[in-house]
Amino acid sequence: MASADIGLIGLAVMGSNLALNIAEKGYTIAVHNRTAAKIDEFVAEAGELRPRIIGKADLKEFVQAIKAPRSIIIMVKAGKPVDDVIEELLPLLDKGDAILECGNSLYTDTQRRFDYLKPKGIGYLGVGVSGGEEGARHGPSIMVGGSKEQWHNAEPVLKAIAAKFNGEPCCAYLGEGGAGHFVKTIHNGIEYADMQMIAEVYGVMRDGLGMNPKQASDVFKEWNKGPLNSYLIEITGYVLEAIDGPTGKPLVELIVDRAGQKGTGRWSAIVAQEMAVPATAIEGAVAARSLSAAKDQRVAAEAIYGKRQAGGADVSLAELEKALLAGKIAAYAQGFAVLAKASEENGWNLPLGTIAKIWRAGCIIRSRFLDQMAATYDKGDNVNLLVAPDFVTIMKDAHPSLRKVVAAGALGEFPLICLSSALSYFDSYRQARGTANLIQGQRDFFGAHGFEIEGRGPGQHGKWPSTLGN
Ligand SMILES: NC(=O)C1=CN([C@@H]2O[C@H](COP(=O)(O)OP(=O)(O)OC[C@H]3O[C@@H](n4cnc5c(N)ncnc54)[C@H](OP(=O)(O)O)[C@@H]3O)[C@@H](O)[C@H]2O)C=CC1
Ligand SMILES: O=C(CO)[C@H](O)[C@H](O)COP(=O)(O)O
Repeated sequence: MASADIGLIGLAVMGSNLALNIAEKGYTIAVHNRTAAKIDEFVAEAGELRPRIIGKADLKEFVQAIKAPRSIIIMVKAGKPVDDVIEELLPLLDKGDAILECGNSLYTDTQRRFDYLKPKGIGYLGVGVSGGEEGARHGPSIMVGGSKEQWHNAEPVLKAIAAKFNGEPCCAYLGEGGAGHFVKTIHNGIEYADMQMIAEVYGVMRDGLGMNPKQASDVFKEWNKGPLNSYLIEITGYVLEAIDGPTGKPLVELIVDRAGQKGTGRWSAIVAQEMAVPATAIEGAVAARSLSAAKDQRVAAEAIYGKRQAGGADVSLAELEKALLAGKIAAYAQGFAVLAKASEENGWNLPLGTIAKIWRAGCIIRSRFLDQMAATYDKGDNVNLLVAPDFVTIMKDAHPSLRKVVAAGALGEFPLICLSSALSYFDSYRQARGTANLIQGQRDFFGAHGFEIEGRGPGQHGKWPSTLGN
């Protein structure tokens, strides 16, 4: 007898918390996991939500427990496991049922799965979920793409479990096929840039201003009351003040400086490059994580070039705050520019204002200025944020500080890969006449690629010397 409103496969961190969130909102949910022992454990620990959770170790019984047309969430490791689960489910589903794949999948995989299932009459929704464990349990940001018809079946549940901003659910249908997972990928690309810039500012505090973690924590906590107010600034304050139990030392000083990465940041940088959209802050953040992982090489190189002297950064905390604000705005501008271009190329018609709105709560990049970004796009200003009036005002005030911090980094030997690339992006973007005229001359010299001259049009060539002096 089918009694569950929805099903969920994959009871790891995200799946188990989403299942509890769904049950808490009054829906009955059937759950399944490859390793069956986890199902019993999960149901046993569900407390008062237990009556609304149906654990099924047998996949056929799991499917039969869900009311038709079925909505089944898959929350397993991204990649092949998703394809494996789809293949196992397929013979058990009926036309009109829908799979909601909620992991961090590559959007082209989502598109491929959507195209594969459509002729079989099975709906496929690629759903980006952000907010980590806490978000999944109490309200994530939910970015939906794929089969519109089946979205309407799942909409009440997804909107019920999503985070709310001023009462509005942070959940929206964004477009066909892989649109939802694409938006989640770019969300993560922005997340990488945001985190890297915060880490760079922490580096200036630690190595250039001689601040200890507690002092840095106090500054981030203070900044969280102003224009930088955001989840990432808030958690940075907590991470910096944490103390390691066994040693009594600041935990952050004991954590090895190698950052992990699971792929979404890299995918953002790759797709930006593929579409010829400059996303230097995101690219810089990915490169910084890769450099962080090359610990042995860094140790060897420091032995060759010498350790930089501590202190000596000629910047104030107020300048650091503004520099971070300017850098972040440039990074978000890049992320939204990638979304705008992808929307055009894939015919998704991505609603940028709605995307900014559903990122205002629940997700990792939630921040005060996303509300302003939402208002900008809602006005129909589909422009680069750097030229949107609200952000012009902020950038005019903040870019001199970014400049000063980047200069201090260059002179003081603090690596600011992300902040400096954000500044160069800003400077390149606002420069009416750049230097690519020389590149065009060089290209024509060695490859007869031609160049354009105002008033004479494209296809011009220079009379270059045929032999060189050396
Ligand atoms: N952790 C986070 O903060 C966030 C994660 N995500 C994404 O959500 C998804 C789930 O993440 P998370 O909860 O961390 O779990 P993991 O990515 O660690 O995946 C573990 C789950 O996948 C299942 N699984 C792995 N391989 C297979 C397979 N071949 N067939 C069936 N099931 C399989 C595991 O089953 P078993 O128990 O049998 O091993 C387990 O339920 C991922 O795509 C992740 O990138 C998204 C946002 C935030
Ligand atoms: O999607 C997420 C947050 O939004 C996940 O936490 C993801 O794992 C973050 O990426 P990475 O592990 O590469 O830092």
